[in-house]
Amino acid sequence: MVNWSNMDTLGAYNALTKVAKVDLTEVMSGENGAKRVKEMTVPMGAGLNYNYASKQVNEEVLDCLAKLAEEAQLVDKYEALYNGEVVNTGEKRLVLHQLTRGQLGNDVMADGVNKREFYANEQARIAEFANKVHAGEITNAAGEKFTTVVQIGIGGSDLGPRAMYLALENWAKKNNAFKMEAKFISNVDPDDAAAVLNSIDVAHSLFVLVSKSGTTLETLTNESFVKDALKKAGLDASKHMIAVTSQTSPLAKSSDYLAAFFMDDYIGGRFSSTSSVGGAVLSLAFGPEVFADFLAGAAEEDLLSKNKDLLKNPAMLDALIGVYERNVLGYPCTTVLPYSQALSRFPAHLQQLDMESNGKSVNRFGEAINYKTGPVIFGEPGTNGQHSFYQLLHQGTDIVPLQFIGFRNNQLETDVDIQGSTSQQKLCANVAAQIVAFACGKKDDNANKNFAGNRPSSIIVGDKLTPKALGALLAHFENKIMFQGFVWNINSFDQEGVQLGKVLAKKVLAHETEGALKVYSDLLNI
Ligand SMILES: O=P(O)(O)OC[C@H]1O[C@H](O)[C@H](O)[C@@H](O)[C@@H]1O
Repeated sequence: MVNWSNMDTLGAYNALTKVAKVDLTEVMSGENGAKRVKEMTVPMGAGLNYNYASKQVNEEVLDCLAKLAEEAQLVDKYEALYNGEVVNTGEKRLVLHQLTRGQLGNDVMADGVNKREFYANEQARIAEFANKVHAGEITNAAGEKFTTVVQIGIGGSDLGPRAMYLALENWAKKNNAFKMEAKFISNVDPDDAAAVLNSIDVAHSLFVLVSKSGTTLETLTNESFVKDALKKAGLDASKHMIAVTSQTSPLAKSSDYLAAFFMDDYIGGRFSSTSSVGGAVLSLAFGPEVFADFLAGAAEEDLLSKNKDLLKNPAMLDALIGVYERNVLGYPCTTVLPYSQALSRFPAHLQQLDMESNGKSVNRFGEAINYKTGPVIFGEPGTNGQHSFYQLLHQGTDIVPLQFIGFRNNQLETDVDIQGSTSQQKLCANVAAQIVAFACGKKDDNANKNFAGNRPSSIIVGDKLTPKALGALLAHFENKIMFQGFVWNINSFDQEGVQLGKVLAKKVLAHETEGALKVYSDLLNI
């Protein structure tokens, strides 16, 4: 049995608050700095590495973090989770997203079925469907092949799958795995759906309606928007649409769809990229084999997360360093900086994954807690971000820990040598330069040009962004966020904080408003 206690009751946490702080300007300079970069690295799944040399940690800090991992029973809690304990206490649900990509522990039986088999079976059904679409066995009414897939969904039913699609689009084109172009409609802003519809050939488009609950206002509105467009084009909407939903949702039994694929309430929206939610669009776009590789990468990372040795468990190490930065060093944010254009929407996905999971003020039993929880997460690909918000990161009054991601090779393998270096080398040179600039700073007599340094970062490095590497990268962050939730003793798997705004929006649309809400409604001409 695991023991769920608040972080501030743990002896190891209190010891951590007393350890002398590490000054990166000292430890990262000279030979010592070189030694740290060589040694402070942990293998992740799919050939990636997590390098934490430029974090404000030393043996003493790491020793305290290892004790904290043990006292907070982080790996035991992970085990309880994948073996089917009701870890989502708020909604009284199991948390099974890791089962969508492997078997980590015991068989989990719920709703009368073996859950691992249920997810695998849905994946197999999707693979069969995608193969038939690609082979021209499932076509439009005129017997012509579908060329485009359009996902309609929002939040977890959009951000992860969209970020993953963009991450692999160029890789697939280079590796003969590009089957269909994918587009995404999420916002209830009518210009979103209209712009996507204007950019495609609807007669050859297959729409994937994704909503776990089947009740999300934006998604159902956009479904109607698309159906209207199909009707206007003289097409039968039910021959152009599939659904991905839970078996208990209102969409599940509808005959409005060519096919329906399922996940369930044990897969949180933001953790659903490896379920049917990501599976349908990614299998249609790149083929089921590519999606299977992506799952294999995630499964490798999930296995590493079982390791009780902190220095062999990259997600747990990353999580605990993050807790140290948030609660002991007092840093309010974390920025994610992929030096890879393919990961342009990855920070947006992590915003939901992290902030919707760990933006909580009560513990898993609903009691107020006295310490900070999830940081604000934001990010942009490098080097673009360097020309945007890095000024504040280098010289602003807040210290923002940085999560770099970099690859030695680009996906398309097209490059050009200009003034003695390729574009890829220039990209990578900038990551290396930024890490050292942030850590070591630079003294200058002109205060305006002085860089204080001591700004922590870590880097995840890989050879190339492949489907497997992407799966490992995604699972790393999912597991990091899970471990942080365990340390903070919060429920990372519900999201009650998004409800109030939805309720008030309904009142506005029903014209049941008063006070400030009424005046704002008038201001916006509703
Ligand atoms: O998949 P759906 O049920 O349509 O939910 C879509 C999204 O909406 C909700 O408001 C939640 O904040 C998200 O966690 C969820 O992913």
